[in-house]
Amino acid sequence: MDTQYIQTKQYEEAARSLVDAAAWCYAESGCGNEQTLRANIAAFEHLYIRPRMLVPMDAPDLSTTVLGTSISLPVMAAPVGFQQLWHPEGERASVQGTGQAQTLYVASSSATTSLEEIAGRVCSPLWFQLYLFEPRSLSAQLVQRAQQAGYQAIVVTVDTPYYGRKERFWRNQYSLPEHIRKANFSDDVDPMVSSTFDWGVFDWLRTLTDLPLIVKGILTAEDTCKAIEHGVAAIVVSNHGGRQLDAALPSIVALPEVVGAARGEVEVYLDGGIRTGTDVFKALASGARAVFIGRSLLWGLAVQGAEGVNQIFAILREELEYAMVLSGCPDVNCITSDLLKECNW
Ligand SMILES: Cc1cc2nc3c(=O)[nH]c(=O)nc-3n(C[C@H](O)[C@H](O)[C@H](O)COP(=O)(O)O)c2cc1C
Ligand SMILES: CCCCC(=O)C(=O)O
Repeated sequence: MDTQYIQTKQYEEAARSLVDAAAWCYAESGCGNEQTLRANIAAFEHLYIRPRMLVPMDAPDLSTTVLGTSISLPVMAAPVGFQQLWHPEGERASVQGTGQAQTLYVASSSATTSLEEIAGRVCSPLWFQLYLFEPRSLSAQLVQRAQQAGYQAIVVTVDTPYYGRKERFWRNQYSLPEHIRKANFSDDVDPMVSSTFDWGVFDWLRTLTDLPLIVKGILTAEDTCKAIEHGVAAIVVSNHGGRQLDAALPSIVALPEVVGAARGEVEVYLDGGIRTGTDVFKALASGARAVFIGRSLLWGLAVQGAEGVNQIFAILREELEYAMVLSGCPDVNCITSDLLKECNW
């Protein structure tokens, strides 16, 4: 398809008609009554930009670094499982499109392509997302394989002691097709997430790898302090796209508290509800160093494979560039909290 869309939501509309109903419902669903799913997006609507005029610049500089790695814009690919549901090329296409956009890809533990194959395709920096499985040896093996394959950090998802109740998906009595399988595991292994871990898991992981450990799924100042005590390199403020605890805080609402508690000691990123370049702007103004996209990446993948993923990043890049020029920000470091105002109406 050569159609070029100019907003991510146009990709959403196009993807809806292309993707199998079960896969669509699985991706779009939140958990429970989907309060958090809706609020992740709605909360951005309460934030407005206080733009500054007559700040001279050429084209603004959108590039930044995450843990020292350069990315061409402050938007990265979130870990998303089962990507062959949206495109036959699955993760192979999404990592390629992310590389074309010159940004970073996080490979999911639950990918339909093995972590080694993803790494073999890569033209972008790569992090590996780890679920905390029982038996622990399953997680340990993944960490060692990821290090061996050249991944640059481990993103530990801590908001999933159980998989969330995706009730919309369940109510529709959908199930995922048989051929969709977790390629990091052999067919006779069905890895289960575990609710028995405590913060000591980071000390254990540290004995397995020298790679930076990033914690994904933090929403409070208290857990920010715990994470820093246990030596994490960075924090992802996330409620898993509204798919774990329903009624959990919207990510953009939780972000300032985490940034405050982190006191500049570790980098803080955000995911959840990013659909436009102004959403990225608002997250950066609230203290995030960069953001991740989950569902919007899948829409690009479903519509145009690797090129669609590249296009999603291109749309966000252009929208962010406009927001920066129109608010007087020559580079991403200029996007500060004084440029934001909350209006609760
Ligand atoms: C279909 C789907 C699968 C996901 N799989 C994973 C996963 O394997 N590991 C993980 O840590 N997060 C997973 N997530 C959560 C994303 O990493 C991210 O937190 C979320 O999608 C961000 O919200 P957004 O979709 O509004 O951008 C998944 C999300 C979706 C929609
Ligand atoms: C069993 C894989 C779970 C993927 C996931 O994290 C999600 O669906 O939100």
